[in-house]
Amino acid sequence: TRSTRPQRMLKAVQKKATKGDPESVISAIDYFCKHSEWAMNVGDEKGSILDSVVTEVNPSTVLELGTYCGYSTVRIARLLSPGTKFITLEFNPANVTIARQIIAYAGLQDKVTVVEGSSGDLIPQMKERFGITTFDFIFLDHWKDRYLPDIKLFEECGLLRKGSVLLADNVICPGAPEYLEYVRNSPRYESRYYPAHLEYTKVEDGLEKSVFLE
Ligand SMILES: Oc1cc(-c2ccc(F)cc2)cc2cccnc12
Ligand SMILES: [Mg+2]
Repeated sequence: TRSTRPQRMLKAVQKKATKGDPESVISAIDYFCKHSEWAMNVGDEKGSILDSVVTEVNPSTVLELGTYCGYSTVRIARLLSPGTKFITLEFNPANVTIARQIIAYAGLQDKVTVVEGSSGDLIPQMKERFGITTFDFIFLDHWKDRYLPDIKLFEECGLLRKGSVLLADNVICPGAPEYLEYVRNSPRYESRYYPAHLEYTKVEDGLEKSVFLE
């Protein structure tokens, strides 16, 4: 039967990238998406903004919502200090399988735990299952209708501390209007928009960075 796009992306990484070299894995995926098949990775333009925010925050605990094939997981993990606790959640088991192989190809398998399941189910389990008290940095890149319920879940579960940084992809395209309205109007967050484009296209998109103030 026909292969899937994530499977073809993994093959491209194994063919083009150097084992143990995260930069070459990132480049191989970007090349695949620009010259072979578009895929919903955060991409190089928004990825550079992600890099700069991760570097600025220098987090000790990180959560990513929406692993997909592990492109942003590799971008984040390659920048983390030793001993950082990094968890990424993915609900699609086929994506989990591909992401684990791409992360391992980059040599970053010891830096991150890929957990299969839905964010709504897993967020309340973070403390008991992974010994997390609060997250310093959260990257939201899953289904857009989950952004708002999940940020409320973070608050309810006491997973945010003063200064916790949330960075959300796709706030323009596909769009997360309710989430934007919430973080931009809530007195509990300081929000800033980073304009960019939908990965590998000229379509307008951007990232929203929100700092928890409580
Ligand atoms: O970066 C993303 C982009 C899109 C997307 C799909 C089709 C389009 F025509 C435009 C945008 C979906 C995502 C779903 C989850 C996480 N990220 C996404
Ligand atoms: Mg995205």
